[in-house]
Amino acid sequence: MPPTQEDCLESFSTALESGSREATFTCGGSIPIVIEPKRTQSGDLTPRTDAKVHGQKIVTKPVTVRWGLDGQGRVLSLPGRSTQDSAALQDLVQACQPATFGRGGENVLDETYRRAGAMSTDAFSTGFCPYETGIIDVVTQLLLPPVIDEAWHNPGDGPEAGGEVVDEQTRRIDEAIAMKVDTDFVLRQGYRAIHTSQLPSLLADLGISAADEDELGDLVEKFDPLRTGSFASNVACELVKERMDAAAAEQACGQTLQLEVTERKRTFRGLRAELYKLNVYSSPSGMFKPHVDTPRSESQVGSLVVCLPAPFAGGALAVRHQDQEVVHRWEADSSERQPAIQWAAFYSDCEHEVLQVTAGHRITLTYNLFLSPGTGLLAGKPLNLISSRLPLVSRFQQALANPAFAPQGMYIAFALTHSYPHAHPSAFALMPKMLKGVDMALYEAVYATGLTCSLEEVNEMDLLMRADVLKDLDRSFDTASRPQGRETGNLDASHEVNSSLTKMEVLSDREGEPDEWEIDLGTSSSEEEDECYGSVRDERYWDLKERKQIRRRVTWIGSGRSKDLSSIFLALGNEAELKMKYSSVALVVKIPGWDRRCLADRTACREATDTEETARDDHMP
Ligand SMILES: O=C(O)CCC(=O)C(=O)O
Ligand SMILES: [Fe+2]
Repeated sequence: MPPTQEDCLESFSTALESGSREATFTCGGSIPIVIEPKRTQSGDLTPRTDAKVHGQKIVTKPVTVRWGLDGQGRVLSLPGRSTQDSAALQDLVQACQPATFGRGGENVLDETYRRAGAMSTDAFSTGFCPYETGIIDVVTQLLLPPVIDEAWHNPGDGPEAGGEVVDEQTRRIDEAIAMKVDTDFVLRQGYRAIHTSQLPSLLADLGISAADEDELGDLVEKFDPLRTGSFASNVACELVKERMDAAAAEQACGQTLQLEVTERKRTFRGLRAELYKLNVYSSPSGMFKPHVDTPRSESQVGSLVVCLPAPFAGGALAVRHQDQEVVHRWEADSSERQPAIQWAAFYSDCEHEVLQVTAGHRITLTYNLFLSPGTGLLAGKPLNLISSRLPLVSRFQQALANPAFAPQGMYIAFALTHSYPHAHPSAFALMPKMLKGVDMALYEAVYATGLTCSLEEVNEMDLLMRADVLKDLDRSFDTASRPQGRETGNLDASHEVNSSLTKMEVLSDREGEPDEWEIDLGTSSSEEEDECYGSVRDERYWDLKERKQIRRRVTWIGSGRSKDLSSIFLALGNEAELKMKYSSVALVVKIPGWDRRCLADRTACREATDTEETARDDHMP
């Protein structure tokens, strides 16, 4: 029996939940400090960061912070090595102002919520640079991976396509890898891996034509982004498969590298880091209770915190998204042999908290991270996303080919898991480029399936959205005569996705509204309405009525997932900012009726009807 409509919807929801668990919402790292960096004869530091670019083993020099008025300039070098350094650190702490935060649209000082010192960028400068140390490259790749668009119905993709052949292939590759695995390495590292130098002979063992040097270099870079020189066996297997595909393509058309084709379809997104504050959280009570960072502009994606090498204890940074938590622990004492700069980045709509500092001073630089046009130079190969391989795409395709799924058509609203900054009064111009983590994966899947969709601001409390959303979706569906595959695509905001976030409603939406907000307009008869409203039945009334009707016509998936955070969004930020707010957003998708789907894809229709016939035959007595 083909799956029912409920089964299909359930499968979308399951795929999203697991995608959400896997999606990165925070990342972090550590950069060792070389206390005595190399100098030229004239005394300059060179190379400044001693970056071994190919090994990606970036180390850095001690960090300087300069502050003070004209004629009273001070400088602190960290890690501190002398009593003067300790005195300078105390002076820096003294020079900070008590840190405020945003509550209900105002900057407040409340040391029961945030106890820290702060210094603004106009009062200090630092020799630390997150670009120089490679942090921005890593954060970009992890939080804004490049995205690839591929044609719809890519043969060979999806669970149905040659599943057994693929499994057999994987088994064969795994066996060949197992023969190469170095047992000593397994014992040391605790997982099976092979070394880069073994790749050519591994390919030869499998009878796959050798890659030329450039291609092999590309593959190594793509599958070993941190240039560790070794590949866990599952990663090696993916690498081999990629070369296998390229070899097959070369053979089929007598041309070179399929990789080059893929290269052209990759869409890069970039990040720009803007230094925001220097903060000091000091023992015994420095802390910052749970909050989300106030978006500074529509293009703010995340926040970066860099922890300078001063000794302290406690002060872990806990970052949360939905029901997951990652804790960045940076406590360090001055006796550590290799001091380091530790850092963490996270999407700024994720709730986070600085736990109590129990000893010393925790000194941090905070940066706001904004979306910027990608350069294409950040090789960007490790985490690229091939839309047609997203689990959701095959679920959508299966559902669309199933006559029992939405026979008359339907609208599905997926509640996005992240929130997005949104300025009044401009539209949400940066959608869909701003989408984060699993939300981007969902959007990509809808896009790759060729469905018409719209990104809409929704009121999380009552799931109301713009009154014209369905009309607009129908209109763009008709003009685009979809669903159909698309040969190429990019994430340009100008493509068919509507993004209609226009009006800002920051206040809890019902405050001060007339009574009709409370009445379920959908159940009242028109006489009752006349009686109740008479002359107050104005434009707003009709708009509300329409919005409620739309709510009933849309099937929700995943609504309320971030509800627990909404109070924090409205109440607490790291700064009051009246022009910006986070919005809850839904991706509303139009599922065309079965007839339209048949028109768009006769083959799928025929196949599915055949299956249905067979199923019916099976049930005949
Ligand atoms: O210092 C940290 O780890 C985070 C600080 C923070 O959340 C903020 O300044 O908004
Ligand atoms: Fe924060």
